[in-house]
Order: sequence, then structure tokens, then C-alpha cells
Amino acid sequence: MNYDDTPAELLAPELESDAELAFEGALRPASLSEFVGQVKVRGQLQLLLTAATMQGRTPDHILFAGPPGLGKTTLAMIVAQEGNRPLRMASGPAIQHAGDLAAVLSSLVPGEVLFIDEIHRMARSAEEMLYLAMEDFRIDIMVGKGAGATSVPLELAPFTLVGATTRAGLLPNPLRDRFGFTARLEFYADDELEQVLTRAASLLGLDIDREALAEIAGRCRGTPRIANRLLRRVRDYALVYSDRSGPSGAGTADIHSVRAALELYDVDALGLDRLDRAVMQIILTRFNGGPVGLNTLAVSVGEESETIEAVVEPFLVRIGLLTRTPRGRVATPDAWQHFGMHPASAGTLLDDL
Ligand SMILES: Nc1ncnc2c1ncn2[C@@H]1O[C@H](COP(=O)(O)OP(=O)(O)OP(=O)(O)O)[C@@H](O)[C@H]1O
Repeated sequence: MNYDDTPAELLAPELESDAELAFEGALRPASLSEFVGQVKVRGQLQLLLTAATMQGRTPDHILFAGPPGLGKTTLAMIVAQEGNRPLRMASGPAIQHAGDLAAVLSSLVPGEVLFIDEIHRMARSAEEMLYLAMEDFRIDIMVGKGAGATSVPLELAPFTLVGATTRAGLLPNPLRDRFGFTARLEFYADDELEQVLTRAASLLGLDIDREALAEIAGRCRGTPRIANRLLRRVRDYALVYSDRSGPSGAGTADIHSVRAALELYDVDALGLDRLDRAVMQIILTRFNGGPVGLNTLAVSVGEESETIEAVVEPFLVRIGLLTRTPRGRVATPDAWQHFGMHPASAGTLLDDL
């Protein structure tokens, strides 16, 4: 199997372009009741928000942790919308100095929800400023330089911080501890993805049957963002190749058109992307199924070990192709089967040396 020809962006869980941002905006659920899956988190969030409303106070600070594309930004928007609160969006990598954060914090209005995406990538100095802001709604601003510098306290409007991270482990404990509620988002089950897709198809005016939706759900790596992206390609296919007899003229899609569209884009039956396949093939061929250490693996595929650990492995483990052992990563029998290979015997390996 050749893994070099899969369009990487189609199965990448990260947001790919401004066009996709606009597309996502149109499909984003606007309330907790429209938000599919993550049942436990939804219930916990509902309780937290209702209690805050009943007591007339700002909700506790919330941290959403989990792989990209599972709905962290969507939930942050819902937190604001459900409480009828204004929302300010910021991103960790853009906060390079404490001053960047001070400018945002000092301009918040009472009750505002401040969303910081990729909060683990914020500058250290800003992180420290955030501790006090979260706890006491206050920051200390340094005025002047050198020996004459003094710190001036500044009261902030009460706000709710919603942080999102794909790497909860990288957050320092003092920051993590200041969130009143941490929600870990899980990959979605196939039936939940079908619900996401049903809703998106109806918003797109695409006439598509259950079997076809199930086929897309099975290939989108448990991730709503990818589900919507694949649906978009299926919609194009239906538009061009079907007789457009659907109610909106957007075309009709069935299992055959879904398979044809996804085959055209090299999306395999398990939704493995180029990097997944590269990782698995290296474990299978070069390391005879493992165990192989994370860093060795990362160097072999030319990728950051952070990406392998946070994005690639969770999915491969979830679909049962990989296991993590104390000695390293090991391919499962299903992995050998999926790639149509067999472990080399010890003799063959020695011959190779
Ligand atoms: N539970 C859900 N129900 C319906 N649609 C969803 C759900 N979760 C996510 N989506 C869809 O997936 C898209 C991506 O979600 P979102 O931007 O919230 O992910 P994210 O976890 O914030 O990703 P990132 O880590 O890259 O910022 C959204 O446009 C939304 O339409």
C-alpha cells in the first residue's frame, strides 16, 4: 500500500483553511441540546451553567482537553451563548508577553467569557499573570523599569476563562488547578458521528441515506471536523455525478457515491491518513511490529514526537492497530492484517542484518 498519495489535509484533524472556518461556522451547533455526543461532559456543563445562572454569578473557569476537531471551540461558544454572555476569542501562541494578556484581561466586560485556544502555548509570564486573574479577578501591572519599577494592582471584571488544549499534560499544575471544571473530550462513536452528519447534510441540503452516512462515519477517525469535511467532498460528488433529484437540487448520495467519492480522495476504510500509515508501516516493516520507542518512531517518520503522541497514537490505539507498552509501541495482529503483511521470522530478520 502506498501512503504517499493521500491528501493529508482531508483527514487532518486540524482546521485547514479560512474556507473551512466559514464552513464550520455554518455547521456549528449553537446550544448544548444541539451538541451531539460527549453526553457526560454535556450533563456536567449544563449543571455548572445552570447553577451559576441561578446564583447570578459568572460560571467557574472551564478547561476543555482533547485531540483537535472534537468540539472544544464549539463548546466554548456554547458556554457564552447559553448564559447570554459576550465571548472574546484569543489564542495561546498569540500571547507572547504578559502585556498581551493584560490588554485582553483589562478590557473584559463583566460576565464575559474569555476563550483561550491552545492555552498550553501561552508565554510563561502570561501564565503567571493568569493565576491571579483567575483566582482574584486582579492583575499586577509593572510600571517603570529597573530598580524604580513598582507593581500596580488592577481590578478586573469578573469573567469566565474557557481554556482549550490538545496537551493537558503540558499545563503547569498551578494553572490546571485553577479551573473549576476540566472536561476531557473523547473521540465520537459511529452512531454519534452519524447524528453529526445527518444534521450537517440537512443544513447542506444534501439528500443522503443512512447506509451512506454510516460509511462516512466509519472513516472519519471519530472526529466531527473530519466527518463534516468528508461530507463536503461527498456533496461535491453528488452535485456533479448524481441526477440532482434531491429536494434542494444539491444532489443525492448513496453508499455507492460515498465509496466512489472517498476512493477518489484515497480515504481508506479505517480513515487512516498518510502519517498514520507511515507510522504503522515503519513499525511493521522496519521494526517487525515493535516494540519501538516514541522518539525513534518520530525520527523515522520525520515528525515531531509531540504530534505522534498527541494526534496519531490516540487514534491508532483507539482503532486497535497499536498498543503502548512500557518497552515501546507494538503493532497488533489487526495491524498486520489491515496492511496485508506478516511478521518476519527471526531468521529472516537476521538475514537482513
Ligand atoms: N458534538 C458536535 N456536534 C456537532 N458538530 C460538532 C460537534 N463537535 C464538533 N462539531 C463540528 O466540528 C467542527 C470542529 O469543532 P471545533 O472547532 O469545536 O473543534 P476543536 O476541538 O475546537 O478543534 P481545535 O482543537 O482544532 O480548535 C465544528 O465546526 C462543528 O461543526
